Amino acid sequence: MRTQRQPALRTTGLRKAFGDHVAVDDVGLTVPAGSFYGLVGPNGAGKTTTLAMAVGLLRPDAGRAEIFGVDVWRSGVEAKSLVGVLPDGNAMPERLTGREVLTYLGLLRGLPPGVVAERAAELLSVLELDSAERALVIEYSTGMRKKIGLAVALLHAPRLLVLDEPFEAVDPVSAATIRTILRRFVTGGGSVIISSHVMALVEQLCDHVAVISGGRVAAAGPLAEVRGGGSLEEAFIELVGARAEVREGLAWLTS
Ligand SMILES: Nc1ncnc2c1ncn2[C@@H]1O[C@H](COP(=O)(O)OP(=O)(O)OP(=O)(O)O)[C@@H](O)[C@H]1O
Repeated sequence: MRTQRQPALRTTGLRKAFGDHVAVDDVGLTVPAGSFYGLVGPNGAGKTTTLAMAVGLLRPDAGRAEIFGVDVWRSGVEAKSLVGVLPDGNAMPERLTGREVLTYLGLLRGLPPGVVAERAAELLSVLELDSAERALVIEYSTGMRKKIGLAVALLHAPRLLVLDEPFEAVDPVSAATIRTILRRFVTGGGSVIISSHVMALVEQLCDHVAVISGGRVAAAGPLAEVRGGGSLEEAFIELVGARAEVREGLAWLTS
């Protein structure tokens, strides 16, 4: 089968400019099948833009993205059937309850109604959203929105999960549940890409990592290689560069 030996995701030469500002410049990433891949970088580095182009949500100015060898822009429907995405920000119908969102999007994915109902109930229960049964998504907290977004990403049992900051604003108990779900997904043969600002979490979960800085890949590969002899945080600061003016500025804060 074509997809079996291919990387879960391969991007080559991805580029995106917003006006004069080049947000992503020549980004090439290879995410091996079966890996748990972390994408880290400072605010505004281009992580969200890269992931959005990689999964077919944002058209690149140049470059390609393939999911298990399927071109995201030429064969969008096939590529999207292989991937579950938790995008940045609000990207779902808000005037529906969590269960209605899952039902609606599950049916749109072409899943049989019985399967959608069964999976929706299980996801809502495991992610502890069943108590919000009658609440509209617009009433959800930020963390609850992350969790329903994750449920949507998992619903069609994709082979690759691409999750933009899945742990942001999520309480510790839910975060532990999500970690368990994601680890189990990888153990079962799935592949996961997460972006995160929490280096300790990336070190704990991921076996591969890419550091993005200024829209470019500063380092990428197996976690042990990227962090060298030290911690990922040390490698990150080394690669990205600490800002001298912050160390020296804000003198007026000290009396
Ligand atoms: N729709 C847009 N219009 C204009 N500029 C944008 C747009 N989206 C992103 N940018 C710019 O592109 C750059 C990369 O943004 P992006 O959101 O990809 O960074 P990020 O690494 O995900 O940041 P963060 O860690 O803060 O979420 C930033 O300078 C941002 O201001």
